[in-house]
Amino acid sequence: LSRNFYSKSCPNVEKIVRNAVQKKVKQTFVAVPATLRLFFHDCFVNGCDASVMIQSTPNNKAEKDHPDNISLAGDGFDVVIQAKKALDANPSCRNKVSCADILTLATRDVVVIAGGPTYEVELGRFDGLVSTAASVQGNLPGPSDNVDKLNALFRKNKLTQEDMIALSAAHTLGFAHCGKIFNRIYNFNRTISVDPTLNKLYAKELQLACPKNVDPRIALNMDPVTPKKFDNVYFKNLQQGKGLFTSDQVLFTDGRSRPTVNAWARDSLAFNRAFVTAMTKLGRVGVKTNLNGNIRRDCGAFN
Ligand code: HEM
Ligand SMILES: [Ca+2]
Ligand SMILES: [Ca+2]
Repeated sequence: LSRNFYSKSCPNVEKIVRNAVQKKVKQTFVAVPATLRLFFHDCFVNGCDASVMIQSTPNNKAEKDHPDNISLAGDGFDVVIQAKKALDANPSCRNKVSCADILTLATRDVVVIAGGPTYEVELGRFDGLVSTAASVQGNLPGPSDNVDKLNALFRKNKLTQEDMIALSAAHTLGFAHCGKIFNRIYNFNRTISVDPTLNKLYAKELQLACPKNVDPRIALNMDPVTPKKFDNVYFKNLQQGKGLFTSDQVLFTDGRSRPTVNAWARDSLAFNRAFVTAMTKLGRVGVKTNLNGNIRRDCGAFN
């Protein structure tokens, strides 16, 4: 990977992608969290190779149709499709930039649009040649995971506990569905109904927003305070028992990760630095070359 991978073939790649991303976000802010999550789900399954973008065919059930990916919002995919379209309109860039790199650039751009830190993006990923729903199983974290489980999954991708905590702060933006938290607010275990690590008032608000028989597809802000701003309020929320998922709240409950949560709740610059480091490392996971990848003409289908 290098920062100037396309300096000869498509020197304006960064500007073209950024313009397309800005245009899409103006139409719908949902594109911001959707793109960020799409990048994570891509990198953790078969590396950052746009395997998550492949559409299923009659012969192949692709990654995006695994249950863990079903809730990926369409606007994230559309960000990449629109940026690719803009690149293809430029004769020198046409079919030169990988979908994996477009997604990586677009992710940086949406973080910046939401008020997060900017950073240089390494480029030169090739697009993967395989995408199966089966390969998703067990590779993405679940909302009920504890710190041991989260650390194990991130370690598999050469990411540290600090990286895991910094990346979890992506939940400073975006939505989740009521179905994902019913257990925390109604049937925590045999003897108590509400997760005791949940802030009492926040638990009440969640019960109001997600009544028992509500459609599990109803959406909630993951950061109840600044849902549209990329900031360290995520960590301040955890200190107050306002982490939406168990996997968020355990970062404060568990003594191994709590010092980091407290440090980043206090110091947003330190958090921003850690986030940039972690995103850069995430972008290096399982990168393909011209030997095991190619440049897709259509991000949703193999050439
Ligand atoms: C640490 C373990 C993680 C777990 C257990 C987890 C789980 C989830 C779940 C269950 C949702 C809600 C899905 C829904 O109900 O529709 C969600 C949303 C989201 N996740 Fe994560 N996630 C994790 C880490 C990450 C990371 C590392 C990133 C990105 C760097 C990320 C970015 C997002 C974003 C932005 C959303 C909101 C999506 C939207 O509004 O469309 N998550 N996550
Ligand atoms: Ca992938
Ligand atoms: Ca926020």
